[in-house]
Amino acid sequence: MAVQHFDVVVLGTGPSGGTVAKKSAKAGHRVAIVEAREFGGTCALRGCNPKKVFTNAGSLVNGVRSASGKLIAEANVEIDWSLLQSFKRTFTEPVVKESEASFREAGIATFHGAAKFTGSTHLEVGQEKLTADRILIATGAMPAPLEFSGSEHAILSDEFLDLSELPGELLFIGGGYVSMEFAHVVARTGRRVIVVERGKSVLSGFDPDLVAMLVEYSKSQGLEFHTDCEVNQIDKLSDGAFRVSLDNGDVMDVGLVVHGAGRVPNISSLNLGRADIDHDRDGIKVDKYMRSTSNPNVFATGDCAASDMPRLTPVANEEARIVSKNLQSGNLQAIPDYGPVAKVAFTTPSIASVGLSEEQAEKSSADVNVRFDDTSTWGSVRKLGTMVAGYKVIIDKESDLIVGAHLLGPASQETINLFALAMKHGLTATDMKSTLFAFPTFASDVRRML
Ligand SMILES: Cc1cc2nc3c(=O)[nH]c(=O)nc-3n(C[C@H](O)[C@H](O)[C@H](O)COP(=O)(O)OP(=O)(O)OC[C@H]3O[C@@H](n4cnc5c(N)ncnc54)[C@H](O)[C@@H]3O)c2cc1C
Ligand SMILES: NC(=O)c1ccc[n+]([C@@H]2O[C@H](COP(=O)([O-])OP(=O)(O)OC[C@H]3O[C@@H](n4cnc5c(N)ncnc54)[C@H](O)[C@@H]3O)[C@@H](O)[C@H]2O)c1
Repeated sequence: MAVQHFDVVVLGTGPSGGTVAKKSAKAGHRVAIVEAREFGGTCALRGCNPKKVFTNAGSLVNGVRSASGKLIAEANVEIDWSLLQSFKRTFTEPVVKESEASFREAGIATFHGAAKFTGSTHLEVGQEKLTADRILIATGAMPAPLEFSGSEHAILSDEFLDLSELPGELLFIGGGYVSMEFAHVVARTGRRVIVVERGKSVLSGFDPDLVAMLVEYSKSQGLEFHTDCEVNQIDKLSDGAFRVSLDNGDVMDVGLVVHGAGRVPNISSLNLGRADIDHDRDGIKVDKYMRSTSNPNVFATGDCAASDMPRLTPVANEEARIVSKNLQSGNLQAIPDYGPVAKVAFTTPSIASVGLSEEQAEKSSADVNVRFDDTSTWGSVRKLGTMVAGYKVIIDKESDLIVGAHLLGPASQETINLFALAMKHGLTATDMKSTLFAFPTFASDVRRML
């Protein structure tokens, strides 16, 4: 088959690959995009968006239960899992149908299959052979391989999001974002939910004091935690259930085991050695322009790039914006302007964070003021019924700048963005405190936190 040449070939149709392909085509480049699975990427099809439909259901049910007998008459609401699945598909199915068509309409050639390098600017996709002046690797991340016996019995987050029904007991391996978000929804269906985390606590990227409050609340909602231990074996039983053995000797029989033990860059099958592309376990090594440190014709963005940033959609978007600029201008000028990246785990309620942790702030030379409180008795929270809530804000005493903000509770997934805005643009704590936020809102609570 003849070799097809392009100005730019993009591997992966997630938030970063899709953006670069479309911006490059708009700039007049001859572009191809390759996708190993359905067109659309992780965030839209198997991540953020479908996940949020599920966590919204958990949050709604929890809201009604918390308000029952206070704001509304005693109410009995429940999650209908198959209804939820159907509703979720109204978000994912149009993406599968429309994504490839939108690339073609933009004049982009589309290829199906897992791309592999055969030379520094040469690729193979099945039987097709492609070459390009520039190649963007935007192949995302995949669940980290699990090394213990029977690990193949654990389902992945993709499969969890497609389950048509739930068994009576579920065990999640790992206590990070994936497990905690899913576990919180499942707990609101009344199932037994077990989280096994090898670290001292779950959600290690968030403030430990707020995590401790969330864990206590989670227990009251039916979650069971086993920390400081790992799963070391899964056996399938004759009745279809799974026997899970932990390294501390505990054994549990459950209907389903879910892998939430981390994700790694999805680069192992790209044949990177053939193209002299340096990489390690953190991903493809890139310089500040998001270009490979060893192959000047190759760029990488998003979850597969070793940019030392959290693997989140806004980060992938920012890196795509930069690579698009660098490809269009023909010389390398643009570098990412990440600013403080806000992170949210969509548990119920959510927990959020931006900037330095208390530990990082204390290790830095700055003299800081740490303000921490339980806000479950504040009017905004109490007006919802009952809910766990709290905050920790870290302020540099000399400059009055906010260097870290950590929130737990209703609307924390929204309120954290006010802190991200203030921190990125150098607003001081006094600036924020003097802003007349509408009342009564969760944003107006920020003034009391400072
Ligand atoms: C369950 C879950 C929930 C998440 N929730 C959130 C959230 O709430 N907020 C948030 O910010 N982030 C969230 N994330 C993370 C977010 O989805 C990623 O950070 C984001 O999708 C990364 O974008 P990307 O462009 O780097 O890659 P991806 O979106 O992963 O896209 C990469 C694409 O490349 C394709 N591909 C892989 N190998 C090849 C190959 N060899 N050839 C061709 N194509 C290939 C893949 O099939 C995939 O479609 C979540 C992730 C998961 C798994
Ligand atoms: N709301 C969001 O923004 C969101 C949601 C889901 C996923 N994500 C992205 O996807 C990535 C992957 O999510 P994740 O939850 O799989 O990973 P994670 O890195 O957030 O958490 C994995 C957890 O599993 C634990 N672990 C690892 N191996 C273990 C083992 N063998 N036994 C017990 N515990 C083990 C780790 O200590 C860690 O706490 C996230 O880091 C994030 O980038 C983001």
